Amino acid sequence: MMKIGIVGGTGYTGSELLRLLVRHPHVEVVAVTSRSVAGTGVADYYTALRGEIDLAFSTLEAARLSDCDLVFFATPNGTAMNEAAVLLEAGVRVIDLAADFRLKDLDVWRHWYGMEHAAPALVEEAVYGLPEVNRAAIAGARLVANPGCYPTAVTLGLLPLLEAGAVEASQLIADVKSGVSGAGRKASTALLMAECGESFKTYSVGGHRHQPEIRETLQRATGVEVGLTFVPHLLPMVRGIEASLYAPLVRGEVDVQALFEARYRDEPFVDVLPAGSAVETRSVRGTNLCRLSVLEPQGGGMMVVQSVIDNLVKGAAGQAVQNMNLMFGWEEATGLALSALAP
Ligand SMILES: NC(=O)C1=CN([C@@H]2O[C@H](COP(=O)(O)OP(=O)(O)OC[C@H]3O[C@@H](n4cnc5c(N)ncnc54)[C@H](OP(=O)(O)O)[C@@H]3O)[C@@H](O)[C@H]2O)C=CC1
Ligand SMILES: CC(=O)N[C@@H](CCC(=O)OP(=O)(O)O)C(=O)O
Repeated sequence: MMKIGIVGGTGYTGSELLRLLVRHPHVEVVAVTSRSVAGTGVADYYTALRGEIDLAFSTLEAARLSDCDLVFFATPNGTAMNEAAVLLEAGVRVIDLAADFRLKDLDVWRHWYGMEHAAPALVEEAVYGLPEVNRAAIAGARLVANPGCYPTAVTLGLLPLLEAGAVEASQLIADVKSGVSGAGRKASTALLMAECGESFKTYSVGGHRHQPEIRETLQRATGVEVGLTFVPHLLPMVRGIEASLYAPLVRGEVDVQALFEARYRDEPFVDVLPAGSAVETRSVRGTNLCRLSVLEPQGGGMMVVQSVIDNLVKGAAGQAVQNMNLMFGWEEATGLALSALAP
């Protein structure tokens, strides 16, 4: 059994990692950190895990992370960049669920994250953990930058169109909506039930840090310069992302449905729905799937694709486990055969 550590086990993505890893056949979780509840039993804190794990939260300082084979960071941006080098030197592989190693352009990173990067050399080494784009590189990586939730949904929805040169890459639009768990578990007035429980709003209208992440990923994957308008919204639900993606068609005769089916035929976690189907977040809730629906152009020359994921699974912890499976050479779907949660 490989020994696994989780830094940030009390957050939403950390708890989702625990849900997946306690049933994974090839790993044992040996360390889970928390600053706020160190000393508390993990299964006392999460009663859903009673009988599944016999371990207490420890502080980062007390956790013996160097004894692990792999450590997940499910922590705020700017945390893993201070810890990764020591772990890598000790032979421990690292997957960061935050954004510390996602952007190769450090000036862009500094602008969006508002801090100096503590480990620029590791940014160069890190592999962006989107298996549908970087599978071979992930398999050989010591350090994986797990993608953001919106970037996963948007990139998978736009990639086949750009790879085929079927759309005008400079005029892409991503109209994206997320459940509130996307904002993490920390207390925030804007996320109170009374503030957002019966309302629907846009946010980060001046710009969102996932826009440059998506642009960089699409450009690196296709070699095409991308222009993207990205508008996020907060939905009054807990889990799930729906992305409605718009792109002007440059070649009218292209069979976009066939393009998507061919691109994702061998992908275990991308499901292209039959032509004309509508997607809904409920169909992927609790699963590691991205479901895509290609909508017919309605005469305006605009291609519309819909993409849904569970932000905590394919958008975070599930994708991180998928990456871990690739890094250790295990079957990619190990521990991820999850049914959608009941409504
Ligand atoms: N929520 C989502 O849908 C997604 C989140 N992400 C990213 O994943 C990361 C985790 O997100 P999420 O789980 O939602 O966040 P949460 O706010 O829910 O949890 C953060 C966790 O980190 C711990 N923590 C906070 N500050 C520090 C610190 N300085 N050092 C060590 N541990 C710390 C907290 O525990 P304690 O205070 O007890 O130490 C807690 O366990 C973030 O970077 C987020 O942007 C990525 C994709 C999707
Ligand atoms: C609803 C909501 O607030 N969602 C978060 C996205 C979470 C995420 O994936 O952010 P990272 O890039 O930091 O990992 C947001 O828009 O900030």
